[in-house]
Amino acid sequence: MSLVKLYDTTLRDGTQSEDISFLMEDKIRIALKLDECGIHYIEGGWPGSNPKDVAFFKDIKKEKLSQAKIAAFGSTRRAKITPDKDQNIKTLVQAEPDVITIFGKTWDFHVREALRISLEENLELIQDSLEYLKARAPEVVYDAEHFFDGYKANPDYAIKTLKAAEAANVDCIVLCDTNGGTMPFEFADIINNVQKHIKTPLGIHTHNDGECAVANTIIAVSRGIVHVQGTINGFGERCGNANLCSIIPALRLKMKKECINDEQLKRLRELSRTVYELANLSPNKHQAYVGNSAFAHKGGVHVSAIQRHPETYEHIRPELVGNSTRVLISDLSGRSNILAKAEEFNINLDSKDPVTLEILDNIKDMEHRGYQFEGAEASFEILMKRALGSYRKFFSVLGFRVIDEKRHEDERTISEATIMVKVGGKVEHTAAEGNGPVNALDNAIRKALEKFYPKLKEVKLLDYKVRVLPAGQGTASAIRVLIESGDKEARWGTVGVSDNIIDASYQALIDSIEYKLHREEEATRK
Ligand SMILES: CC(=O)SCCNC(=O)CCNC(=O)[C@H](O)C(C)(C)COP(=O)(O)OP(=O)(O)OC[C@H]1O[C@@H](n2cnc3c(N)ncnc32)[C@H](O)[C@@H]1OP(=O)(O)O
Ligand SMILES: CC(=O)C(=O)O
Repeated sequence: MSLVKLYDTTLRDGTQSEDISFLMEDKIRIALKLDECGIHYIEGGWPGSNPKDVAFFKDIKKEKLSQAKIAAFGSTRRAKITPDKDQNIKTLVQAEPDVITIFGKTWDFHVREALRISLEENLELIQDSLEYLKARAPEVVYDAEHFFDGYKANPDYAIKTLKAAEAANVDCIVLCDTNGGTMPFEFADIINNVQKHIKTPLGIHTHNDGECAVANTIIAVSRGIVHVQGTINGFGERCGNANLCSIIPALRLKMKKECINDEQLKRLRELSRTVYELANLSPNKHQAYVGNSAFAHKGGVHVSAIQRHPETYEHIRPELVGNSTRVLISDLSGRSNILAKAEEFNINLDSKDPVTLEILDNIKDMEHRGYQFEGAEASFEILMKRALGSYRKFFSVLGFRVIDEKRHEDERTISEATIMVKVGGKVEHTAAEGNGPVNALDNAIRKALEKFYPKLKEVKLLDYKVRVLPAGQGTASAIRVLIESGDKEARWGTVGVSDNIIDASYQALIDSIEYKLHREEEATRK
């Protein structure tokens, strides 16, 4: 197996993405996680840019990394000065990283328009900046910015810029598709031509503006590139960088390249989610390999086949990247989906049992009326238990009332709910206020039931989504409410549908409470 070195730039190019900014502490946590996962190089930032990045290079030295090298990023020197007088270059050296990476201009158009210097002067500043750094840093990487666009516009000049870097004896020359518009069919020929002129190890850095960053990186590796730059979850300037969460499994599992080991690969999903969490972003469900939906099967035909052999609809075993197979319930389900879910919920159900078809028909009918069980598996489990007669009724709601009152135009609206529940032979009548009618109802239900079932105190309402469904023929619009609840151990989703938002919310709230009580009862039985 030949080795491909992974160079992560989440902490530098990743932070050039709109909406992403990490605290210094987050940057350290991400660096440690990348190191644990076997990433060879971690580009921590641009010390010449801001004090946070200067602090990162200071603080990361206090941490014990198992194997990763820390790289600091910057640019070639400014025109008309020598490297020792260039502030950016000086801060790079002062940061004392394991590796210094600088970018320089390859595209004649950029040299003329962005730097506004002569083509010859650009070659000088590439070479003398790199020579200066090479004498002062253990390892130096050169990022040839806009290499592919530059090569297409003026191949001779583009190669001359690489030769200037090679003359400085750099450790790696990275071909960058900075504007992210190069197509996969252009990649192989360009790389083959570069290899005729350049003997220094080559790397690749691609952007995703044409949605081809991962594909282009894979092609580059197939042409012999040995250093791959990218970011976790593809974060990066504009449409992002090449996504290491897709590239790494492709290198390991499909191209049989050495990069990270099997145990580290199993932590890829965890790495992806940690980075989302610290970026304060919701994970992309549909992300290849590591997303929640990456191995989620919805169509009945698919579920039937994966139960016979997972490879029928899965391109890799999800466990290899720390993910898992999921089966979804919807109106596209067949009996196989119902049976798979029954197994997941530890419910005995036979495919020949008429109740299986009954549940399936019920689901299809309810989805037609606006229910959605994909995000409401707890409601589905309750529905299944009801159909099988294993459902225990812990309480009955004898009635409730919700009042919204505004006593004065300058005062906020007050919401109050009263509820009457019956548990065993006892009737409880309770009132509660809330931020709005649904919250008041939720508070009143729990207040009434917590006396009988103290464990309900653990339940928190985590998410509440309302969707207005289009009106049917001659009917008012229906409202679908999806609720996500959770306790210390789990999160679960429930659904309610009605033409009345309070009633739809009530159904979802009751399912959530019943689900918790069933779970607690099962836990005590074990
Ligand atoms: C392809 C990439 O992703 S490269 C990385 C891009 N990332 C960033 O820009 C984030 C960090 N950047 C910063 O904090 C700031 O831009 C700084 C500190 C680097 C520079 O700030 P300023 O000195 O105020 O310059 P400003 O950002 O307005 O313009 C960029 C300057 O860099 C120069 N420059 C751009 N590329 C290079 C290069 N390869 N070599 C030398 N100088 C360069 C530009 O000519 C311009 O200088 P000028 O205004 O003197 O002509
Ligand atoms: C160096 C870099 O980030 C780029 O060319 O996109």
